[in-house]
Amino acid sequence: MSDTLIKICGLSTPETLDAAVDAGATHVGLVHFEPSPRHVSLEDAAKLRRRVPETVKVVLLLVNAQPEPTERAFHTVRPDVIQFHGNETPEWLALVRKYLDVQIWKAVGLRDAASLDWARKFEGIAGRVLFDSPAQALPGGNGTGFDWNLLAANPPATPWGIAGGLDPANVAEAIRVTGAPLVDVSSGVESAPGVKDVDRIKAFCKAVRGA
Ligand SMILES: O=C(O)c1ccccc1NCC(=O)[C@H](O)[C@H](O)COP(=O)(O)O
Repeated sequence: MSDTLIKICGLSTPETLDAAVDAGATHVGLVHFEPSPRHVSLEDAAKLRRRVPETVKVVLLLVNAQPEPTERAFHTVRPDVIQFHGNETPEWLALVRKYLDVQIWKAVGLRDAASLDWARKFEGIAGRVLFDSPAQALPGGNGTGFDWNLLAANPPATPWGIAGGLDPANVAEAIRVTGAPLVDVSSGVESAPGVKDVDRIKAFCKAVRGA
C-alpha cells in the first residue's frame, strides 16, 4: 500500500469534505479565489475548516493576494498551509513566512526545464512545491496535465507534489513515473466544474493507496 500523500482540492460542501476525510485524504484544499467555480468565502472556509480532524491538514489557496487580505485569510480560516497559486515571488513568500505562523506551499506551472529552475528559487521558503500544469483560464483546477517525465528526470530536493489532470484512472501511473510524494486532484473527482463527486473521491484515494 502506497503512503503517497493525497490532497483533494476545491472542496466546498460539508458532505464532500467529510467524504474526502473518510476516504483517506491527508490534505483538503479550500479555494479562496472569486473567479473559481470552487470559491469559498473566508467565513465558509472557516466553518469547513472546523470540521476537519487534526490528522488531516487544511490547505487554503490564494492567488496573488495582497498583504492585508492574506493576513485576514490566515486569521479567519487558521489553515495548516497556505498554497500560493499565482505569480507570487520568493521574496513575497519569505515575508509571509516571517510574519505568519503557517506552512507555505508554492504552486509552479511546469512547462519546461526553466520552470524547474524557477521552482528551486522557493527552496528554504516554501515547505512544498506543487507542480501543476501552466495557468490557463484559471491559475489552477483546469483538469489538464503536463509532461511527467520532466520531473522523473529532475526530482526536486525539497518536498513536492504533482497536480493537474489527475484522476482515478491515471494517478497510479503518475506516481509510478514521477515518484511524487503527494498527489493533488480537483477536476478529476468532479461531475461538473466545482461539483465534487463522492464516488470519484473514494476511487481516487483507493487508486493512490493501491499504487
Ligand atoms: O481549483 C481551482 O479552481 C483553482 C483556482 C485558482 C487557483 C488554484 C486552483 N486550484 C488549485 C489546485 O490545487 C488544483 O487541485 C490543481 O490545480 C489541480 O487541478 P485539476 O487539474 O483540476 O485536478
